[in-house]
Amino acid sequence: MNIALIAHDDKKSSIIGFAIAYKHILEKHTLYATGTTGKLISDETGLAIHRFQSGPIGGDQQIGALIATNDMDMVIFFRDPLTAQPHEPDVSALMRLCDVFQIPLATNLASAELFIHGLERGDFHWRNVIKTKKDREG
Ligand SMILES: O=C(CO)COP(=O)(O)O
Repeated sequence: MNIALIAHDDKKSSIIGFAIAYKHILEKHTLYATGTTGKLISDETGLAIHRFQSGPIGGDQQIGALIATNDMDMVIFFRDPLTAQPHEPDVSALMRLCDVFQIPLATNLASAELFIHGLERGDFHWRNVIKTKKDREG
């Protein structure tokens, strides 16, 4: 599965803790992240992560582009609901695309915990079915 990890600044320590706790699950998947989140997680965990630009300069949009081609299977985005973001339109666009393409989106630790356990259990296998169908139909 292709999984995007993103966190606003106030949530970075939280996503690092999440990645440390679930490294044994995350390492079985292909990980993507916005620039700073990806650097911090890979520094702390050693996980291999494809890093895009930092969020405020286009990283959210780069991840959105993968969602738009149905190539992203899950987005874990620890948002900071209490701080205004200069790139709020990009954040909204990313979440909107998740809804357009039915991509599982967890926006906080509590839902991310459910996602990661579901991932381990195989609850997201339907994504492989959809992608296989897309590959067949071109
Ligand atoms: O701003 C972000 C998401 O909107 C996250 O970007 P960074 O991971 O580069 O801090």
